[in-house]
Amino acid sequence: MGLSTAAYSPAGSPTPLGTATARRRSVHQFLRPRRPLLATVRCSVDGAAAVATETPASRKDCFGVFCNIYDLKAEDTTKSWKKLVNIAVSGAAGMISNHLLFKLASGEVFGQDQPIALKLLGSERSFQALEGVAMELEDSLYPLLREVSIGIDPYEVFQDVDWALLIGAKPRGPGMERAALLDINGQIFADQGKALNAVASRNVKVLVVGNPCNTNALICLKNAPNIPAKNFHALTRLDENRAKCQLALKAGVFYDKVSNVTIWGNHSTTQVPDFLNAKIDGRLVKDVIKDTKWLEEEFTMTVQKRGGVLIQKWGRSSAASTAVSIVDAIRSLVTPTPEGDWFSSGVYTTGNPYGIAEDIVFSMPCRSKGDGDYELVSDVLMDDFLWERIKKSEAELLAEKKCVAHLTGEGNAFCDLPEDTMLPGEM
Ligand SMILES: NC(=O)C1=CN([C@@H]2O[C@H](COP(=O)(O)OP(=O)(O)OC[C@H]3O[C@@H](n4cnc5c(N)ncnc54)[C@H](OP(=O)(O)O)[C@@H]3O)[C@@H](O)[C@H]2O)C=CC1
Ligand SMILES: O=C([O-])CC(=O)C(=O)O
Repeated sequence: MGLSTAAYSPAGSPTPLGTATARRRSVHQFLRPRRPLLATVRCSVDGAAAVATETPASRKDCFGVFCNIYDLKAEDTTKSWKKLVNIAVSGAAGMISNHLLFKLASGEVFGQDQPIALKLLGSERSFQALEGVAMELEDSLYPLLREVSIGIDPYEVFQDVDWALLIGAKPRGPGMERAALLDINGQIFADQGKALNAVASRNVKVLVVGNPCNTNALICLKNAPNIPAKNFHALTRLDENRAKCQLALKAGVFYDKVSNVTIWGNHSTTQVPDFLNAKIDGRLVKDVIKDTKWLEEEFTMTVQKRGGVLIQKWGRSSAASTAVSIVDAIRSLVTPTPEGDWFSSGVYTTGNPYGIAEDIVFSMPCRSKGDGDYELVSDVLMDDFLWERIKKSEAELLAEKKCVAHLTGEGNAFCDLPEDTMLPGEM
């Protein structure tokens, strides 16, 4: 029996609940106080006329090759290119971005016929590093990378962006209160939500990576009322990938055989890696891995604590695998989900078919037609084990929401987090 619109009630046994006329790559430096901007030159990849009107003096502010103007009329490869996609990345001088930006520029995320513009958001302290990042992008000679901008003002960097990948956030330091982290990072996402609301594309897709990512995504969407709440995601794809890896390891199969893995809830140790619905080679995991104790205890805890264990070993949080999971998360939205499968994303709960509290950002199973949008999967199994843990993660997110009420426009904040609330890195 499918669980389509009704909430789950615990019961016992599982119930299915342009040709371009010219190309210009530029690095615009968005600083306050603003430097004189370059004369406006737009590249065209969809056949629209492009104008090259730069004065030689303006070129002083460019980064070498990004200032050059190329005539691509004769280049066959660009004739089938799609319209330019504008992608903003915050925390662009950080570790995750250092892996991600090069994947975006290579075409492995949006496709080999998709030119992109990268708009890198940093801060005054990271501005020189941002210039270094732009230099590395320049030296990589990516054909699809048409423009690079760097800046520290989200109202300028987010102008007309189609995607906003919000990575920049302070990680929690030793002795720091959770509430303080929510408060400091929360303010970043309130400010960035307002900026997106003011200047981004009305259909911008926003992926929040900076922790605590679920509640930061909630803050961001609450501050961007003119952008559909459905367009906001919190990254839980890394957790899904970690779960797939553990199941493959236990079953002795390559991880491409593992499908239908949902991470429910918060990107924290209360997250629920769902082995009830997961499949290995098309069969339910429980029919392949008979060791229920391992699934309920070791598997679940390993996935929940994977981030923290990695920090203990490496001394810093996952960066490369996080960038890979961001790629996976975006590709899941811009390519059709394989028949029968789904992917996990932290999305806005209002209207969810499972009975999870409304008005929070909760990781749930999603499917996409590949148009950037998604729908929630309603045909899932639910049992008491899964539901009890989902409720615990829900309680944690409801408590986090109260902590940031002052940032979501819902009155005074009151912070009383459950005891076991923690980020993956703090064990
Ligand atoms: N959801 C997930 O699965 C995962 C999330 N994360 C989270 O992603 C975020 C970024 O990680 P990573 O790239 O490794 O981190 P880094 O420390 O390498 O970079 C983070 C960037 O955040 C920016 N930042 C913004 N505000 C602050 C602040 N108040 N204090 C310090 N830095 C700030 C800084 O850039 P600038 O100065 O330019 O603003 C900094 O370069 C972290 O919050 C981390 O917890 C990490 C792994 C997985
Ligand atoms: O806690 C962190 O900053 C790292 C993190 O989210 C993870 O590895 O899952």
